[in-house]
Amino acid sequence: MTVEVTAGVPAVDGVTLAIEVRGLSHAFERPDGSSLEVLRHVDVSVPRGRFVAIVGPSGCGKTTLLNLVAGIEEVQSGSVAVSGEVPRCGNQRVGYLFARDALLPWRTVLGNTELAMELAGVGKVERRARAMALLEEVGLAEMANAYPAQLSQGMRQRVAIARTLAPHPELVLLDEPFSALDAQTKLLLQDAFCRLWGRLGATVVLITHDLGEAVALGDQVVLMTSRPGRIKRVFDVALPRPRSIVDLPSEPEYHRIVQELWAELREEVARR
Ligand SMILES: Nc1ncnc2c1ncn2[C@@H]1O[C@H](COP(=O)(O)OP(=O)(O)OP(=O)(O)O)[C@@H](O)[C@H]1O
Repeated sequence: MTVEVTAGVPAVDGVTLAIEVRGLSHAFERPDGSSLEVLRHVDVSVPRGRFVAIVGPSGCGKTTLLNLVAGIEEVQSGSVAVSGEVPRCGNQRVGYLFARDALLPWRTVLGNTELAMELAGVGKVERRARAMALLEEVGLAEMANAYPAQLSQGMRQRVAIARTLAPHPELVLLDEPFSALDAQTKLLLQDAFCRLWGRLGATVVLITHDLGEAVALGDQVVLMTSRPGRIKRVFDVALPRPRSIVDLPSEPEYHRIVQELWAELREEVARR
């Protein structure tokens, strides 16, 4: 493996990296003053444009890892680089989406979708056009003037997806964005997200507890150990794209990877 750096952006064997995590360890202080070791010597490289899913037992440090990449949490030990730079909270090139949307209740669907672009300084005409195009994609153009309180949970999450993707981020960090949805809405949104991602070409890191979702969406699935979280294994998902999220479960290769993942994850859950 050759690691080079060109104009500040690292590359491994000629592949440009969006994220490079090296020897990352992290601990939190417990209320009694003792230390809780959450991450231990984590190494992960995510090439630009790749869709990487992260799975692991509850409490193994997945969200902490994402927060360190987003610059929300400060690095204690090891290093994190996003496009070759130290992560910075509020970086407009990075979009972050959580399980529960955080829509502003006093703004309409359109106003919420435009928010991140407004902060990024995108002009009014362009931001309206981009927001409406995305609302169309997620099937909410007719609700553009509604307020969040008038929407279902699935609709709110669709607005949150549109808002996250509207500024065309280079990197999208997703923390269980589909977990609070009913089964059908989940499938529709996964499908819509996949289509949009295919068009935007962003790098995506998705945290999920749903192994099927990880395999259906990801190019790679990173499996973490129980706490303190380390990288146990990286699975390559060689399923062709574009993928139909609904039809994938009938593919033998999909089943093989999900079963292998579960066999290894089960050991970690039992250890916990
Ligand atoms: N700010 C904090 N202060 C103290 N402890 C924290 C803090 N954030 C997280 N933790 C603890 O660190 C551990 C890892 O949390 P984290 O949310 O990263 O795990 P996770 O793998 O995302 O969990 P889950 O799958 O259940 O969402 C947990 O035990 C959690 O209670």
